[in-house]
Amino acid sequence: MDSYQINKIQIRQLGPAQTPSPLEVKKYYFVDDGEQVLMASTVRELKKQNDGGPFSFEMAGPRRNLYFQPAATVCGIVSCGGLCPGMNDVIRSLVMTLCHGYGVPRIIGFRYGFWGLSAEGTASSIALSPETVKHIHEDGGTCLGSSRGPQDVSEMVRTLEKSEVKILFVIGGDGTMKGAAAIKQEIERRQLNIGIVCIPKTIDNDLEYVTRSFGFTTAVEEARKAIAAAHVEARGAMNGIGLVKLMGRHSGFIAAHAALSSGDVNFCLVPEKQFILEGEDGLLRKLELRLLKKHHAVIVVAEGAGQDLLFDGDESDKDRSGNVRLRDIGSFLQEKILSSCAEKKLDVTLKYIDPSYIIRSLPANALDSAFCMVLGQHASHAGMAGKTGMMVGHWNGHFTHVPLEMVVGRRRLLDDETWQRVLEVTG
Ligand SMILES: Nc1ncnc2c1ncn2[C@@H]1O[C@H](COP(=O)(O)OP(=O)(O)O)[C@@H](O)[C@H]1O
Ligand SMILES: O=P(O)(O)OC[C@H]1O[C@](O)(COP(=O)(O)O)[C@@H](O)[C@@H]1O
Ligand SMILES: [Mg+2]
Repeated sequence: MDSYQINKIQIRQLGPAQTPSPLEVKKYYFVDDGEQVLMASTVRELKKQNDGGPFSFEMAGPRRNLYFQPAATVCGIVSCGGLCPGMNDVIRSLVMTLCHGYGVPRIIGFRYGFWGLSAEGTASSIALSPETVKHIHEDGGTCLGSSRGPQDVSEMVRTLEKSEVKILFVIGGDGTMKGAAAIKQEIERRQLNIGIVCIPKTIDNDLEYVTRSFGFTTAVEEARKAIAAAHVEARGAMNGIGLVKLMGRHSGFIAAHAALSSGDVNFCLVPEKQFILEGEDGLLRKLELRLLKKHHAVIVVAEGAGQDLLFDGDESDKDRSGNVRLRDIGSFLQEKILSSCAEKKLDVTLKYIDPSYIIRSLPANALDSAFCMVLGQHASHAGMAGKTGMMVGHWNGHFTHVPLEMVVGRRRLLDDETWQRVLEVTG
């Protein structure tokens, strides 16, 4: 393979891995650091990587030799940001793999996101064991709790040091990855031997190098139910309109995939694709034409869509993590549609459904649960091997190790191919 000059994306290692893994060889297949997963999956992508490429990721999996001695390793787990189906599955998988597989004696669960690592929050941390986590995957959310908002990075590292944590597993989205990268930098600055291993959590599916993030299929499944309800309501009235708002701050994956899986959506609005309201090509006119022809319509809107129509340029309204608070596109559309139809003397019935938090707080479905289980296993293997400053990714059908630098500050957006399919299915 080396003759093809594959550029391996390097993952940082705390030190040489010299402790033989206690995992049973019969049960596990071991993966060498040299095993690589290609970044490109098509010839077109391969060609795009011409300058210096092709690139490849380190493949995830149990290593024959470990950096940490399991019996002397304390691990920590923290979950941050918005909730997502499957967080408990990931926590459970980490605990089961670390305890049963490696024999790690102590796992600390830090409560309510990065706050749990602050001087104030650390007192509330809990001990995690197979016994305490065995049923958590039956519930939505995270048994550790989560939070938004900044914490002092050096204080968080001091907590890790004081609690003798050797590997911190961080479950979170784009904001969390920035936080984890900052913690890793501080660890390096202080020349400590603490590993930081992240597991990507995002209901929006907007993290790079994760084909499909956990909880996403659960969210789409539930979103489809909301769309089905909107469709029934729309068909149940003359000129009925079903309007469904779904999560998706910057990326419209949930809206697009829910529309694709439903087949009943006539208008799908996502943050990546600008749309206009007024004029012959505007949404209002297109909706009117649809109602005149079919007498019902279903609209799905991602929360981040059409912000340019609402936004007054004031970016000061932010949540505690610094994410700009979006304006409510659902209510805005409802109002605009009703007033435009009234003006045109078109008698309509509009039902607005916003299932956002219902979708996010569910337990994971079977597919997501299984996915979470593997993410937790691979994160445990990477951590014990001494990998740090990385996230477990999923790319080209394989689980991978991705350096945090490749994820931080980037965002995965809806691809043209998916969008094309949405246009086809919505007509
Ligand atoms: N540059 C950063 N340095 C330190 N912490 C950060 C940074 N960016 C985000 N965080 C923290 O990461 C946590 C999660 O971020 P947030 O944006 O709320 O959720 P998500 O990880 O789901 O995107 C928050 O506590 C936030 O303050
Ligand atoms: O109301 P909250 O909890 O702040 O979260 C709302 C946001 O959280 C999300 O569900 C997920 O965002 P994060 O990945 O940043 O946690 C977004 O879709 C939504 O905009
Ligand atoms: Mg985020």
